[in-house]
Amino acid sequence: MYSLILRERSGSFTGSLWSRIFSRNMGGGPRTFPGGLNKWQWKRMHEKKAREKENKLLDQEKQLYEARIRTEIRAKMWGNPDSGEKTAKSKQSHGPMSPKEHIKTLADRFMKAGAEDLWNENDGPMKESDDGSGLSRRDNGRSGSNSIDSSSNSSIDVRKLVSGTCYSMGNSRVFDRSRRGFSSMSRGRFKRNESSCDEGDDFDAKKLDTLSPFSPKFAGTKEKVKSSKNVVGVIRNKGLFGRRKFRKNDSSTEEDSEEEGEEGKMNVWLDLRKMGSSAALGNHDIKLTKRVNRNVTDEELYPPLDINTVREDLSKRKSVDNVIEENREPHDSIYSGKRFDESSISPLTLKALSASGIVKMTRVQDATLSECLDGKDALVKAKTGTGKSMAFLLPAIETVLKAMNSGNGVHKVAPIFALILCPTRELASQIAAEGKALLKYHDGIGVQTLIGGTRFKLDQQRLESEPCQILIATPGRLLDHIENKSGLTSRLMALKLFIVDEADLLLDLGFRRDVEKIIDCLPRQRQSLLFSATIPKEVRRVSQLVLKRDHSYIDTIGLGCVETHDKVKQSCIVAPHESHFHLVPHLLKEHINNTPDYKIIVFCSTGMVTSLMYTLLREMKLSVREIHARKPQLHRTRVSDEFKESKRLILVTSDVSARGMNYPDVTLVIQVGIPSDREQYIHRLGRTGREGKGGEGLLLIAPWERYFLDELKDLPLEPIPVPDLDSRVKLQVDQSMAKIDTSIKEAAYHAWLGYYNSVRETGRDKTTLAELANRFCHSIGLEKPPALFRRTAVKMGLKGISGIPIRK
Ligand SMILES: Nc1ncnc2c1ncn2[C@@H]1O[C@H](COP(=O)(O)OP(=O)(O)OP(=O)(O)O)[C@@H](O)[C@H]1O
Repeated sequence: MYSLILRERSGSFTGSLWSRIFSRNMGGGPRTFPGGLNKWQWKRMHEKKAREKENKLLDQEKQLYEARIRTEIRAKMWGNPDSGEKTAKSKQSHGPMSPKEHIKTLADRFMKAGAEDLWNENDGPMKESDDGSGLSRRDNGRSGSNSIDSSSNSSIDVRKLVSGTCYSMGNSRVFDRSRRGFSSMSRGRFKRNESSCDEGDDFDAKKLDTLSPFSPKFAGTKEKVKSSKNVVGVIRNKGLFGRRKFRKNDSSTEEDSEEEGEEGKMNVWLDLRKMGSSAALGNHDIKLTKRVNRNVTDEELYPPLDINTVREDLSKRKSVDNVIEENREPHDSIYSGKRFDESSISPLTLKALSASGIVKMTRVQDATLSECLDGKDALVKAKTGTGKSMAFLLPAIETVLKAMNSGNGVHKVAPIFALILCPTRELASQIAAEGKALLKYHDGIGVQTLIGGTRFKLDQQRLESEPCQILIATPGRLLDHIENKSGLTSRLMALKLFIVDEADLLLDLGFRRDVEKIIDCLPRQRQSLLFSATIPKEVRRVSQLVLKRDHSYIDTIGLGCVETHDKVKQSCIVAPHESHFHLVPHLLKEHINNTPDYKIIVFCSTGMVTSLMYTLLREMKLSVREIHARKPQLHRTRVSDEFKESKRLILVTSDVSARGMNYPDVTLVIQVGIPSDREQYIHRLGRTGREGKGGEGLLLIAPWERYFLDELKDLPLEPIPVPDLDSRVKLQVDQSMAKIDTSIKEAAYHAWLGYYNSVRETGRDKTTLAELANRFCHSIGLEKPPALFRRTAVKMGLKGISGIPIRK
């Protein structure tokens, strides 16, 4: 099912007109109203009238809708080409087939998504069965087919009756049409209100079984009728069905009433139709009574159709159904089925999209595009690797096009119309590359990046010499430019759209102050969009820093749904910290042996631990690269690009690669040690299983880090036993570790200590932390822990803690 889209509009409450009128009247206004009513009586009278009017309209809508449902059921039962017998019979006589126009008119008026909104609580509760069919199944054996029982209260969800999958109910068939956007309704509380049908307590099984006079069941045996009783029991609803009795005849069925003879079949069918309608429609059948005048001949009502025309119509409908079915995306697909050319994005962008082979929207793109193009503020949550970057780049491009065409094009300085903020340099470059690809056919529109690790002056020159209507920046470098009065501030005064990617991270304490300073330099009249795969509650609160009060919250994951991908297998190994440097190479080798085109990312807690892990794996002759913040930008960019393109490569990295990085076809993500929080776990894991593909995630933690699993308890994380270490691998690790320079190990020890000291749970008990750090120290081949600078020890609260040596 289309994933849930939750939209909230804060501050969108508007008081009723009446309350506003009366609040205005509170001090003065007339005291009496026509008819001697006081103002409250007057108000209530009008409210009641409005309610009645609304209900009347709703009833009319329902009748139309139900008529449509009836028609569908009739058409389905009549036109089932599978039933040879039916077809044969149908040749003999032209039954009351619904004309195409009738369906079409109703469809045009009422077959639209959201029709379910027309049903209110007065229509009874919506009932879901275990199997989601809306019908609870019972006693298969007895009926010989899927018998359906409504359980105790005998109510049935008519929505499900007309809804898609074909349920076998004896020989009668019930179609589930939910896939076409049909709304459904519970009829549990419907009252019968039809004058043309006899009222009664019981509904004869035969009636359901013989809904079509041409059905083989129509002249079925008693056994068949009996078997269908199970079915009928379901829809027995006191007062809903007439107590008509049917006498079976070889060729026709008769009613107990005077209707007999040649017209028997047709009349019975008409009555059955009405009865069926009654079953389906409750009090709304009043409409049917009015419409089907008994004095009017059936021929007049439903002119007989040539069976070939009917067949043709039905086959056309079927081919349309097939097209819909073919275009439908599977439940777990990241695509929505909607195409970009159905949206209002510019033809040149469409051209660029199709040049990249991109045709269909992903669900997040479908859910956000129109909202974003309408200029609304939005906070958007969607799973990792589902195309969020494109979801905000497309509106950014449209904003630029609009601004350039709007005649505000005369600016003293070259304006920047869209600013995209993201946390890391690699991510900024990646988004810029995607933006450039989308702008392939747009002349004169440029995307540029402002990221750390490059020369400030060069940035300035580039910004001045090349077009830049879309700027993608990391907060630190952008602030540098703003504070150094490089002329950027004035260019930003024309800003129309401000986007924050990985919003939860950028609005978190570490970045928030920078972001606040940046916002201060932006015009207040702008559109803002926040995107992330994780949006914790605190972030929703602080999102008001950036967004307007009436922003939309678009959550394509859905409340209570798992934030990770089903196709990504997640496991966890709990093993003593000392064994981690042995276990990682073992796990890598195992995966490499099983996955010829492997591509693995190993996340370590800090840059220096990353460096140590990388050095070890390199010593072991594995095909490995490293990226972390301590590496020069040129190296980071080169390795990042290389890893994007290649296969059979391991990337050891810190959290600089955790967010947004789109490395295609990563087969395994290993996280060594606990991540900083649940969100970071999800983002790291999200480097695999992108674009709806499969993948594997492994979390390797020490026993004392187990508490963290509580934060992941809603994720499908499976504990797996510690693997038996291959003695050869163990020896190889020991030998390789021995070769590594002590300075790398010491730096890793200090970084490790710093990281776990900053984690609230482990940083609380400094003595235990020192003990654990010492164990880590031994596991990497250091005999004793290297000393800390006094100032650092004081800062970390580790001064005077036993096991923490301080430099003299
Ligand atoms: N409609 C689409 N059709 C095909 N591929 C798409 C579509 N939209 C995006 N992609 C591709 O999907 C990949 C992942 O997209 P992207 O990096 O934007 O995901 P994301 O949701 O931002 O992930 P993260 O949460 O990790 O930042 C990219 O290679 C992108 O080009």
